[in-house]
Amino acid sequence: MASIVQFENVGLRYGTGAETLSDVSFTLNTGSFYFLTGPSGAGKTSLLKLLYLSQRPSRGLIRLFGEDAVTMPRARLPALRRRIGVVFQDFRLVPHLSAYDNVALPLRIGGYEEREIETPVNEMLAWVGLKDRASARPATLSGGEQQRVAIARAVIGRPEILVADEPTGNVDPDMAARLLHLFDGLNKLGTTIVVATHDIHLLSRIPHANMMRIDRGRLSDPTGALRYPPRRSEMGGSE
Ligand SMILES: Nc1ncnc2c1ncn2[C@@H]1O[C@H](COP(=O)(O)OP(=O)(O)OP(=O)(O)O)[C@@H](O)[C@H]1O
Repeated sequence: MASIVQFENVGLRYGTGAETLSDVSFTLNTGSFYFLTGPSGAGKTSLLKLLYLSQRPSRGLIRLFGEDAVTMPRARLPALRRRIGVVFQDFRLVPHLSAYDNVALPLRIGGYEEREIETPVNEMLAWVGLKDRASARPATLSGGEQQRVAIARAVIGRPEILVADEPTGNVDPDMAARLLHLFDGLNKLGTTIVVATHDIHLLSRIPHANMMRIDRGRLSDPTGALRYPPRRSEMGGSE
């Protein structure tokens, strides 16, 4: 199976303190589903930030879509970022836009015509249970409703990679199951999914998911699924 993301001996240090991430090495296979777990403060969000290119590592190699994301000129980063859907832990909805317009944003940026946008946006809002809240601004939505808008916005453009940071932290168990089902559907269409979560109940809902666990900035690899470098058989050769 081809790899879509490779980290090799990645370290991240904020300022002059100790490293927040150390010697992080893993490979994500195209089209696979990954859960990232670990205690609060372990470095999950930091690792995801490196993955969606909002943070550069202090050391190590990161390859994304086959390209070296560390030495790449900054001007190239936005094009790469557009291939990644992100559900931020703090949602980051555009405050002056309605739920509908927040969800439509990636399609508008992608150059789609309004007539091509309306049906998928309405369908996506209905899927996350917000059909009746399409015209509401984020400030008038509950935390769980904002989270669902953020998820709809992240998945609407069918990104190649979906990165979600605690995407079910503000919703009830039924909605969490529904949202995970949405991620699973997207995964079946080929999107590589990475979900950071504290919620161990989510893990059993995607039996084919790979587990990544991070503790005090170091990745442990309980399943052996994240070897770096990948086996030759995973790169199309034989062992
Ligand atoms: N911008 C920053 N500047 C300095 N330190 C930071 C910054 N962002 C995160 N940290 C520190 O890095 C460590 C890891 O934080 P991170 O948010 O990645 O953990 P996490 O596993 O996502 O935690 P949680 O589950 O609570 O969201 C923490 O000690 C945090 O204080």
